Amino acid sequence: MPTDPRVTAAFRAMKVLGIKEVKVKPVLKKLLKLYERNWELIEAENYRVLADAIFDEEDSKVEEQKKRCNNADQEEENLVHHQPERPLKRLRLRHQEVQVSPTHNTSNTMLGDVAGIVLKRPKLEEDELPETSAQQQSQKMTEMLEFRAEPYPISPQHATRNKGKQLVLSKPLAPGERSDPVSPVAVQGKRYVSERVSNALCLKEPMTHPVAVVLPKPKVFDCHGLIIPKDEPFTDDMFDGDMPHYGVPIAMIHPDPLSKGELPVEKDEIGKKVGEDTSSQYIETESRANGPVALSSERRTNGEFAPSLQESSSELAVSTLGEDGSTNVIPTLSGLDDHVQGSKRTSFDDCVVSDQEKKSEDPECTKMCGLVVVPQCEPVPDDSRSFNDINDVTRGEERVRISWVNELNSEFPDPFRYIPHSLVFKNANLSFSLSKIGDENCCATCNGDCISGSVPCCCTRMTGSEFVYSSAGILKESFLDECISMTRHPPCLIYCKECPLERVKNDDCLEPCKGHLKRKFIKECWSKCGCSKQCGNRVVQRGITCNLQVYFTSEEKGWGLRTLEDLPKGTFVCEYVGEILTSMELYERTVKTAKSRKCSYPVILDADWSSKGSLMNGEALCLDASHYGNVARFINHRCLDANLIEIPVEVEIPDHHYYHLAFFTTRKVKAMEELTWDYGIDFNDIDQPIKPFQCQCGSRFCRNMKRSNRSRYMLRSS
Ligand SMILES: C[S@@+](CC[C@H](N)C(=O)[O-])C[C@H]1O[C@@H](n2cnc3c(N)ncnc32)[C@H](O)[C@@H]1O
Repeated sequence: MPTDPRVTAAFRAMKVLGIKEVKVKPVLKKLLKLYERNWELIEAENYRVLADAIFDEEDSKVEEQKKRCNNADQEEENLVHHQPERPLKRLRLRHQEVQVSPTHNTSNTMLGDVAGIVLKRPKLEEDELPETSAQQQSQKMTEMLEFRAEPYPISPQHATRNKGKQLVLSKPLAPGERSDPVSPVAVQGKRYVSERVSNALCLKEPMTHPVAVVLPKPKVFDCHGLIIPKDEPFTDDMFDGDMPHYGVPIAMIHPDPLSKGELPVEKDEIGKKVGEDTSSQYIETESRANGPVALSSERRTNGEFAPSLQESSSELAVSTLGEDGSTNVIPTLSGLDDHVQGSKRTSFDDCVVSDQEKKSEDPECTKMCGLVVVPQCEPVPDDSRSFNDINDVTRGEERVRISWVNELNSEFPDPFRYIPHSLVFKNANLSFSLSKIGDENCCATCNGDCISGSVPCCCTRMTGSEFVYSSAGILKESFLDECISMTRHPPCLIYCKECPLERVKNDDCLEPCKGHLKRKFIKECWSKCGCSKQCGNRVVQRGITCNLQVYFTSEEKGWGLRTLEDLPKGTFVCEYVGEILTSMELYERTVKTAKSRKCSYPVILDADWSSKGSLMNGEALCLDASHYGNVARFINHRCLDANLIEIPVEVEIPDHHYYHLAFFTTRKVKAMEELTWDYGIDFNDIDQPIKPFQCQCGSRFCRNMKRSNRSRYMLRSS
């Protein structure tokens, strides 16, 4: 046993991750040498560097093994060349090769350079498997599961072997009925290497962000430190063809002792209880009898995490907990990296909600809050959510379960990480301070439910002193119609003098702005408001309550989203959630991955670029749901007469450089109808962030009609 307590602590931290001392020791030695015994760098973020280095070492071993297999394979091939009657052995070797390379890491050349660790990613041998075979399907599924970063072996009872058949669920569900298709899962009961903490880090640039505020160090419970997305999680070289090589998500939380179902925490206790669910889920039981909330409570019989009616008086908010048991506020993003050791990032709500904090209003401690969200509460082995929830794309992250089906072929959805709240990628600066939210931006003196009050509160200032939601939580028709008409007849466009989207291209000649849709904002009550969380002016922040399903469309659009229940006009469906990037980051990312990806998932938050302050130092913000996103990433485009409209919603940031993009139904939508929105793309513009596609929306207003016979990629000149 080592005597140095720091070594012991490192061993202990790795042990929690399931890594044995014998594996830790050599890597730790290397790192100590590399960092000239600067322990702080190694200890940062709960030994993230160390964990990654170990995992990389493991990967390199896999790689070496694979190389050996390749060599053997090559030899076999030579043999086969001369002895064509023996192809079977070759096939067997191929098969082995697939078996030994379940990890698809993101590469980290720097780490490889400095730590002497080979970091080449085992290449997915997808092409070499027989097309559409059950094996291929199971391999795909395996990758999907790996990407889900399950830290535990999958028990055979949790795994259903896919026989190549697809699940089918086509009948509309009655409200409250649970959509529960049997998903084909093919797993081998092996331990997935994806328990790795984060694989996108750069040893040469450790933690250089300035610390904005000093916060109490979050207490480390028996879960691991939260890993901050420090470096670009997905880079160009991570993609071979269409299939990204997902290793593990940049951010990941390890098993939490409690499941969501065990969260009945009284309001007063928020922030005081240890071990409560710190996932980003904003879980709230509602007491309003007939509001949207009550409706959603009913619907929650869909999901296994629906609180019972008895809980209806309690609010369940999630918080990070400080050493003293008080609620921590997540610092600015830049500061977060330095502060987050051992803590879990949580949702916006978690950042700032505690009454305690409201009272303190200490500028030091009225913390700069960053929109940093880590959604995952990884299941513990006996957690029933483990893998049998594969038919819930949200993986328990939403209040409702959302199944996926493919009635047409044997394709699976591409792997992605489900997050219920957006997550800052890297440079997007979303720091803001509660103390800077003035009275005009919140209704501090309200209490209870604002919309049932006799006088509209000041949160209605942007909407003509009227609440936009009805008492049933539905968008009022007058407001909705106005929003629709602003996008359709003809669209109200605003032009920037110097468009940030053009500036990022860094061309010699700055192209004129192509115009941005002017939109009406909704302002919801929030944390600094005096009203309760059951206030009717809080709809979007409560999350999805509709009964939805991801399905494979028949019109060559890939996957789509449909509703399994009738939705009245003005219903909130979901928010567009993804990684928050700057326009520059998005540009770089889309340029890099333009050719390799079939679908693209970016959205530009340009609703208010005309107003002062909506750009941060000229930088615009965007969302990208390619790798991290919620169910909105499946919503397909429809020209003009889509049944959803996206409306910007101000929740926490008054100056609109960041806002939530919420989808509401534009008309009554029947069960089983596909949900669509107008991406607002110009099919003649080859230079926009979303990759051009041949529109199959079927609308009689389709803007891509003329091109319908041209191939999908003809629009892009390159
Ligand atoms: C945000 S994703 C929507 C989900 C996507 N269909 C999937 O399978 O993941 C956008 C991509 O879907 C496809 N898509 C969306 N709407 C479409 C349409 N009307 N016609 C054809 N393809 C469409 C395009 O490939 C586009 O890049």
